[in-house]
Formats: sequence, C-alpha cells, structure tokens
Amino acid sequence: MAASGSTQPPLGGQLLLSLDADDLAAVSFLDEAMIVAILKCRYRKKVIFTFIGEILLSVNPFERISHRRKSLREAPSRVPGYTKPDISVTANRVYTGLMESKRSQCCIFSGESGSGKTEMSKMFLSHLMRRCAGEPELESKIILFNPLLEAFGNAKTSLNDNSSRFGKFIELQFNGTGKVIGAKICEYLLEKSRVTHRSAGETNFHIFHHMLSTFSAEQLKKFKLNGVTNSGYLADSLADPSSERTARKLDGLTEGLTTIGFSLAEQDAIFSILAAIIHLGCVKFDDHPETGQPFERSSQKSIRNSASLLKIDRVRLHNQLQNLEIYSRGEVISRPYTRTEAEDCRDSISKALYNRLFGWLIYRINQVLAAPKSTQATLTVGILDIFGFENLKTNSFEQLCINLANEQLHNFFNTKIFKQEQQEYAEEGLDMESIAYRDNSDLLIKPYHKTCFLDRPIGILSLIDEECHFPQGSDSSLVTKFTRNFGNCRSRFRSSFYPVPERELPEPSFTISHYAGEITYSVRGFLEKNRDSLPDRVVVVLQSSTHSVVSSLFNASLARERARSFSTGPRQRRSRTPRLLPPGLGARECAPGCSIRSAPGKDSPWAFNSGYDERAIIPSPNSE
Ligand SMILES: Nc1ncnc2c1ncn2[C@@H]1O[C@H](COP(=O)(O)OP(=O)(O)OP(=O)(O)O)[C@@H](O)[C@H]1O
Repeated sequence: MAASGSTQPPLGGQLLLSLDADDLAAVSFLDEAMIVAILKCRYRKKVIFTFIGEILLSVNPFERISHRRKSLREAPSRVPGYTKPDISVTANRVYTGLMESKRSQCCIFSGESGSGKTEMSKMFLSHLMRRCAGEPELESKIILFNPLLEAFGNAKTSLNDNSSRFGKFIELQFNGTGKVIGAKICEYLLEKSRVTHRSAGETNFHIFHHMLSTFSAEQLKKFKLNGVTNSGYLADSLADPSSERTARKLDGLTEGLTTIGFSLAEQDAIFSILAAIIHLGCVKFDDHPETGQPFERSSQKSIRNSASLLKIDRVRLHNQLQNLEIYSRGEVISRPYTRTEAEDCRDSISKALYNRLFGWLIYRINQVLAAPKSTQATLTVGILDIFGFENLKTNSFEQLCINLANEQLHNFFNTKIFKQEQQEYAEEGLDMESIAYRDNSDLLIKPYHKTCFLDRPIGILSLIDEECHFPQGSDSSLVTKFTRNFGNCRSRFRSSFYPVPERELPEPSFTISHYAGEITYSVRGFLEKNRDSLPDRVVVVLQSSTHSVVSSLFNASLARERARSFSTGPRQRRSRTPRLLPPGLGARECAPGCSIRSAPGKDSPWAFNSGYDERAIIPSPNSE
C-alpha cells in the first residue's frame, strides 16, 4: 500500500487512537510503518481483521480463533449500524449489495503464498451460504467440493503445507429472490509439472499420499499399489512427515466423491488413472537405447501395471515410451529415444493424464452443481482465490506464471482502488492530494503502447513461445533475447521492470522487478516446460483405451466441449491475448500466452500455449 500525504508522524494521542483502528481508511496519517504497527497491535489482541474501506485485511493467525466471539460478541459496537471487521461482515455486505443493487458481485482473495487466502475464501463461502437460503442438498455439495479440490490441487511447498497449486474462480448463481440455485468452478493454471518434478522439501499432490496411506489392503491390491514404495514421482514426498498427516485429513474423501455424485465406476476410473501415474513414475531407463532395451528390468512390471490400469495395449505403451514415431509423407518414421527423451515422454504422459483428470473432475463437479434447467440464474457472486506471490530459493517457469498472474490482480486493485477513485474525485471537482503508488501497467498490457512486458511480439511470454519454435533455441539464448530487448537502453522495449545484473550470474537467469520485490528466475528448463508437447502417437494410444473415462480425456471434440463449459459469461471475441482472469477482472489487460483450459494434444504445464493452436509464429524484429 502506498503512502500518501505528509511524512510527519502524527501527535502521540492520535497515534494511540489510530493503533486500535478498525478501519485504516479512517486513520488520518497512514504509511507503511503505521499500517504494520496497527496490524501488530490488533494481532496481539487476537484481532486478525481490519477494514480498509471496503477491503477486509486479514492476518493469518496460524491458530483457530473464534472470530465472531473476539470481534463481535466481546466487543459489541455502541454505534448503531457500525460493525467490527469480520469475514462474516464482508459476506453480509456482498449479499446485501447483491440484493439491493441487483448487480452481480465479486470477491477477490489476494496475498502471498501461505497468507490464508484459501482458508478465508472457505469461511466467506460458508458465511454466504448461511446468509442466503438455498437447497440444503446443494449447499452441502458446494461445501463438500472444497476438500475434493484441495486433495487434487494442493500440495506442500516450502511456504505452505497446504498450498493451492491452481487458481480457482467459484461462481455462485442466485435466482431473483436471492436463493442460491447452482454453482460453477473455473480452474486456472494447474501446476501439473509437480506430478513429475518439484523442489526439495516439497511434496506431490495430496491425493497420491492419501491413496498410499489410507487405502485398505483390498484397495491397494485393486489398484496394483501393493509394494509401491518411496520411489519415482513420490520419492521424498512419502517420507515427508507432513504427508501422512495431510493424507489422513482427507479421510472421507471417497464418501465425499459419492455424495457429490461420482458413480463407483467413475471413482474407480479416477483412482486407476492416479495409480497408473504412480506406476509410470517407476519406469526407469537405461543409458543405452541402441541395445533395443532401454528400460531397466524392473520397469517392465510398472509398464504392465500402467497399461492394465489405463486399459491400453501394453506393447503399444511400451513402444511409445521407447521410440519416437513421426508421420512423414504417408510413412511412419521411427527412431529410439535417448534416455532423456524417453524420460520426457514418460513425464509428458503423466502430466497430461493428471491435468486432464483434474479438468474432468471439475467438469463433473460443475455438472453436479449446475442450476436446474428449469431455473434461471439472474445474479452471481464470484469468489477468486488464486495461488499467492512466490519467491522461492529457486524460481522457475511456474513461479513466473504465478507471479505474473498476481501482477495482474495487483493491477486490477490499482485500477479499482487508486485510478478510478482519483478519476471520480477529479470529475466531481473534489480537491484531493494525489496518491503516489507504483503502477505496474507497463509490466502488463498498456493499450496503444508497444513497450509492455507481456505484449506481442516482444513480450516476456511471446519471446518464450518464439524461442520454443527455433531449432537452435536454448535457455541461454532466451535470456540473451530478453536482455537484448528489455535490458538494452537503446532498445525501444527497454523496461524498468527488467533490471540488468551488474555481473553475469552463474546460470542463465533473469530478474523481474515485481510489485512485491525483485525476483530472479532460473531459466533452466523454461523452453521444455513451455513446449511440453505430447507426441501425437501417444494421444492415439490413450484414445484407444477401453476405459471410457481415459479415452474421453483424450477425445478432442469432448475436450473442446468441456473447455467451453468452463467459460464464464458470454463467449468473447478470440484475441491474441487469452484471458488469465475471469471476465470483469481486467480481461482487457490480461496476460498473453495464458488461457483457461489446455487444448487437446497441446498440453503445457500451465495450460500455456493452449490459446495458440492455430497461431502463426510472429517474426520478431530482433529475431535471428
Ligand atoms: N483464519 C485462519 N485460522 C487459522 N489458521 C489459518 C487461517 N488462515 C490460514 N491458516 C493457516 O495457514 C495455512 C495457510 O493458509 P492458506 O492455505 O489459506 O494460504 P494461501 O494464502 O491460500 O496459500 P497459497 O497461495 O499457497 O495457496 C493454513 O493451512 C492454516 O494452517
């Protein structure tokens, strides 16, 4: 939050008064130090909520606090109509706003990773559900889908034991009388690369641990998981003491699936796909593919189990993991993979399976939560909870995507809170001190200016895309290109958000000056992560599965239909800058290169690229 006005501290009496302020907007002197002092003072009294006008600021207490008792009952307000800050108050305001203005509302949860966004969004949802009368059955389903999404979309990171590895937008649908009649979920940028790789001290998605630590002997046998140990994709993950704790918390997940409406056959399909991924992770390759036997001996069993769980032909899966097959002039040309290529192919299959399974789960949840056809939703309340800003020991492609999405949200806040307010004041002729704040528009999309970080053809994401198409493109050539365009003072694309390091860093990397601080990204693997192609022949093999759920995950027209069902609001004009955030949240300024769903055969770790199936490569003025 930017400071404004005088830099002189206020009088002591005023300061004391301000330190207990329920609403920071009412404090006459406010700077960063003052905000921290107020929040600290309140936190010591176990008061975690503070208003800033319409915004509710919450400090993570890392312990259960009865918010209502502390903030409402123990300290009832003597001023009529005045309410102490609380998440229930915000939920109430949203609902009242919805009913009085008859206009749809939206609530955004924003903050660093681990700051408590997901917990708050769950509280907000349950307060809102309590406030509006709806079908009790629908309500319990809406409350139940959260643990399910957390099981599949959350994992332990170095910042948070239960970190959301995807963004979610929940849209509650209301009829004209204010009754909730349905809900819809959109997911953004699932971090599917976590299935196969993650940093030290982090774990795979909770669901894998849940299966291995809570399944009965019978279930383990059914999914061929007997004897699966700490190896492959779960290496280190299972040994983590928090894994079992989290897995146990998911007790009752299977019952949850049933209550939400997944048939037993569908539940079997879900666990079969997950078990197949675990087995794929155990497939190891030799260094000598030319011998015709690139697999380690023990891998044969893992391939057999995987093929059987996915209901595909074992020999065909074996071949796909071993050889690259390309169609050229009506012929199939085949050559053995090198070890690295074979590992990449195995990992692409696993990531594609997990990503599409996650998309399918949300599609099915949406079917269950959809408003009945006979009713008409006239109003909606949107709840946006995306992964928070991340600065890890090593920041990679995933962190770049997460942080750019957060820049987007920050830009929305800036526009809403500062720009529009100041504009309104100016239009009404009101005299006010202009508020200094750091505008990050240059980092995103700035209409009519070609000097934006995320623009096309010269923008951070478009240059990554472009480099992926050059046969000689490498991680280091990517950094060279970034520096030539954004770090060179003679370049018209020079950006203040791209500080050039004074000395060369040990590995190819670049730094971005984000609103939350400077972050250095290691580019190792950037191009591969962005490409993340799934060989066409692999798709054909997976489509041939006799398991209807598996084959449908790779069916192009079904996937398109599902992708359409995720879109919120009316279909938008296809643009070269697909949406990163839901409509209404700065759709115009959204980041290029991102879209909501990945398209068939175009899997990328963050569903990047997916909007660009039909794109032509735009030659950059500076390209080789
Ligand atoms: N209101 C709260 N009361 C008690 N504990 C909380 C509260 N909010 C958060 N926590 C604790 O902090 C942890 C992190 O919170 P949460 O997962 O909501 O953070 P987040 O901002 O959504 O993080 P990420 O961006 O990584 O998903 C929770 O697992 C919980 O232990």
